[in-house]
Amino acid sequence: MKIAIAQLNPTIGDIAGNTQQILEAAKRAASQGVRLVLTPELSVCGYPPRDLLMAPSFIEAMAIAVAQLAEALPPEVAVLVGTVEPNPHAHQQGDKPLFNSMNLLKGGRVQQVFHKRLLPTYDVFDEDRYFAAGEASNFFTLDGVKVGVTICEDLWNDELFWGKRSYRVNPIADLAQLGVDVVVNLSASPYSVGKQKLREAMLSHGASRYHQPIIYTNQVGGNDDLIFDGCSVAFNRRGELICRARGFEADEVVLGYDGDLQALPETTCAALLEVEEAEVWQALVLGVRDYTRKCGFSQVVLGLSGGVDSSLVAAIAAAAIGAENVLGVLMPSPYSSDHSVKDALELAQNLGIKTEIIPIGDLMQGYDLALDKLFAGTSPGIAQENIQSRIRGNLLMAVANQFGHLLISTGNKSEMAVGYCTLYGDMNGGLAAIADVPKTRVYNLCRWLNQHSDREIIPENVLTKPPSAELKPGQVDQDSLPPYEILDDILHRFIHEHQSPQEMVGAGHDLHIVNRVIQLVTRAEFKRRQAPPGIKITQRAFGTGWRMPIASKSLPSLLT
Ligand SMILES: Nc1ncnc2c1ncn2[C@@H]1O[C@H](COP(=O)(O)OP(=O)(O)OC[C@H]2O[C@@H]([n+]3cccc(C(=O)O)c3)[C@H](O)[C@@H]2O)[C@@H](O)[C@H]1O
Ligand SMILES: Nc1ncnc2c1ncn2[C@@H]1O[C@H](COP(=O)(O)OP(=O)(O)OP(=O)(O)O)[C@@H](O)[C@H]1O
Ligand SMILES: NC(=O)CC[C@H](N)C(=O)O
Repeated sequence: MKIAIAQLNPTIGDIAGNTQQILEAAKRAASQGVRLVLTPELSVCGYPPRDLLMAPSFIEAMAIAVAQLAEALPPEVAVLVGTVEPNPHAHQQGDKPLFNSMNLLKGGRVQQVFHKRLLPTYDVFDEDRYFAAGEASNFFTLDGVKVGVTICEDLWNDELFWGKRSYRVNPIADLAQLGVDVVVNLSASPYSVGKQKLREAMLSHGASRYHQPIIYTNQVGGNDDLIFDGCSVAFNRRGELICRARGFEADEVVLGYDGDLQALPETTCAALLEVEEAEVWQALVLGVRDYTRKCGFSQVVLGLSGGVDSSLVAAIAAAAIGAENVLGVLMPSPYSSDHSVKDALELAQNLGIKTEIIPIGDLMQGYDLALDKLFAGTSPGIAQENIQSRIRGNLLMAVANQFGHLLISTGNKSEMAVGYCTLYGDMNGGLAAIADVPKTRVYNLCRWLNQHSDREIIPENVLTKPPSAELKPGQVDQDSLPPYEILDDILHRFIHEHQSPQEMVGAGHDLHIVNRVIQLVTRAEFKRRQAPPGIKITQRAFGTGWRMPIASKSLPSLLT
């Protein structure tokens, strides 16, 4: 039996567009003699649909679309599509009204419905908010082959793999007991650095432990802050890799089942990206491209300072939507260095993006004049410095507004963490492209990009000069912050590993610096809450999975 993985890139809520994608993939598969087509979790509405699921009309539209799709499909193929089903037992307040489901479409109708059993409710996932957990083991028989059906998290629960005590539910163990021939896993698993290696180790373990071949079909594409990397894979019952779909783009792979999974002459196996920088680059490019496209923009604008952050973001944007669609605005102030404009122009030329120069000295004087009386007798400081940033942010939004562009902001994770950025200034924008990329990784990405391009993209001077906000003469970041190697290590330990100050001191950090960083991170929560969505590339990003109070009193206990 031939089986096809349809690794699709849905747009959230675009039920008509998404079902059309499924139909086209099924037709292509049918023309190759495929009998079963697999699509990702919630492929009809895209993942995650969030509170769109609360509108009954949305649920109804999905049901109608699924019925129409079933009728339109080539009669010779069976297709598993991801949709939702009403929960008939939801009668009172608190009962979850829906199941996260896979529907088996065949012969013009919905043949069987399968419910997801394990609902992730951690980090960026919030499935308990909408869904009831399915209780039955899911399987169907096609051409005499008994196919077990699992939906994403259903396979992320094997106690041996995770080295934990036995879990209450482990769907693959149940399916193995029922004697299925092959297990399919329909997923919407978001990207983070190195996650594919973990997935493959887990799936290979599951296949060999339960002697079950597994076909894992992942969603691909950027949806707001989340990047789905695709990389769908299949393992035979010995846990050996049979195929891998491409990463970060839509793909289709056909494979065979004949007692076990096997590669056919037409089966493709994409290579895994070995270098983390290559992976992160592709994730960021896909994230910018899909956010821009799916929000209906074709062009973007950003402020170009000649610094490393805006240079990297410009390069990502050019790769994502074409250099001709990227506008860099240079806004020198009297405090800007000569190399600010020179480096920015060189970068723009290397990339082939458009530029405009708007000097802001006169506007700064205008602000000073307007505030002169009110501020009389006070000493000039950060408020005056930030006015430059706010003038730039304002001008950039005016440009975006006038030309229908999307403004991309350039703050990195290190500055977002400690609040080294100006609200309504450089934080302005619709998408924060590198908000989950620590500063040290910003440099690594730039160096990787230069090494892997046929010419220099990021000018060498951008990489070697000391980072500076240039908000007052001679200012450098390291006047206010610890060196980025130290800052990023402390941030990683605090944000990702939840380490205490004592643990960080035990790892060699200075208690004074640790406490200061923790204090800055805690205090900057109000800024992050007002920041544009950032593209998640790490296990713990300041986005939908980061839920911190703003007006809180957690600080003293953290500092003792
Ligand atoms: N909990 C809270 N809830 C709501 N609002 C709160 C708040 N705490 C302070 N605030 C408000 O926020 C203000 C402070 O935030 P904000 O005005 O952003 O400014 P602030 O954090 O004081 O200064 C920005 C910092 O970012 C640095 N920086 C680094 C790199 C680039 C750039 C750049 O702009 O290009 C800037 C700059 O040198 C400075 O150290 C307070 O004055 C207060 O009005
Ligand atoms: N002279 C300028 N012209 C245009 N945009 C600017 C200028 N200075 C700052 N910006 C914008 O504000 C953002 C924050 O700038 P700033 O230089 O203050 O901090 P940074 O974190 O060092 O960023 P970068 O590495 O891009 O310089 C920049 O990335 C850029 O988008
Ligand atoms: N959609 C899901 O169930 C995803 C959960 C899963 N553990 C993951 O990352 O990838």
